[in-house]
Amino acid sequence: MMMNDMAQADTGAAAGRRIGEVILDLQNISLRFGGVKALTDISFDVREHEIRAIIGPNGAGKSSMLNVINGVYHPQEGQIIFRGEQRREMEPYMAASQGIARTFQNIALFKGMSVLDNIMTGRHMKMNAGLLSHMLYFGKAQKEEIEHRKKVEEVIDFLEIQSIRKTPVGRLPYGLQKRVELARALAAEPELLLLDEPMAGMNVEEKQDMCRFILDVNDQFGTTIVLIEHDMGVVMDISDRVVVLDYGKKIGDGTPDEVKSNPEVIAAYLGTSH
Ligand SMILES: Nc1ncnc2c1ncn2[C@@H]1O[C@H](COP(=O)(O)OP(=O)(O)OP(=O)(O)O)[C@@H](O)[C@H]1O
Repeated sequence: MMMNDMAQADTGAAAGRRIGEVILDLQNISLRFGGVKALTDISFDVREHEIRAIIGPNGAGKSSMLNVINGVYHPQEGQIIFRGEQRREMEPYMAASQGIARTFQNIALFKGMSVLDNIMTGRHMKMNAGLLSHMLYFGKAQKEEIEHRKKVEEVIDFLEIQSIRKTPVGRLPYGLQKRVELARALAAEPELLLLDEPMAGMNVEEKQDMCRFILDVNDQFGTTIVLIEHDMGVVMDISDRVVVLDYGKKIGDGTPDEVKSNPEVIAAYLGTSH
């Protein structure tokens, strides 16, 4: 759903949550860094509109998996099929232009820039007018800039951050910085949103807010979400399906209930103090 459909988001909510076809299919992915096997023969898929979690102990390969999906890492083996197209050698800019956005484990924002300007950077892939036109701010660039600003303001309203739109990001508390990072990813109007530990370091209230926003994004825009999260309560609450990694291997895959009762998962992960 496009951002300008936000006004009709309520009516589209039911459609947004209807889980559809497989849009991302990861087949037999193996990734090595020298002698370190980060991922070994991992296969799983992601269906349109679903919330898919990747869990596992530290070093299990979760972030590497996200980096494979958005083209930062190139696996030595395996295939990635996104919307029916094979894309093994995909680069990050290609992922972005094909509708994949992500947030990072450690916030990656421009701390000295305002919230608004940071979110504007999320529109970068959608800007058509040349840089010179933008610098000189005339004609096509001016029209485009107004359109981008409109989308960004819609995201700001949606994530309820109107009151901090002019504040430099570095001055905000951690939980709000995470929300701004989500806003920047949403500004790109992604079809597939990759969230790397969106709730890490947050207090209970901030976590509840972030959960609500993730569910709202999924519900109202129909955005497919793949997320890494350590908080088991959150994962089991908001995910449709969960894939479990351990030492770079897949040891579980299914609904939260299936995963919770999988003995291998309990032994490797849920039984630890993680
Ligand atoms: N760029 C890299 N160069 C070398 N080794 C790497 C690189 N990225 C990841 N690894 C290694 O791959 C393995 C998986 O790491 P990864 O960060 O994907 O795990 P993770 O499950 O996300 O861990 P965490 O929960 O601690 O973030 C680890 O052994 C890690 O040291």
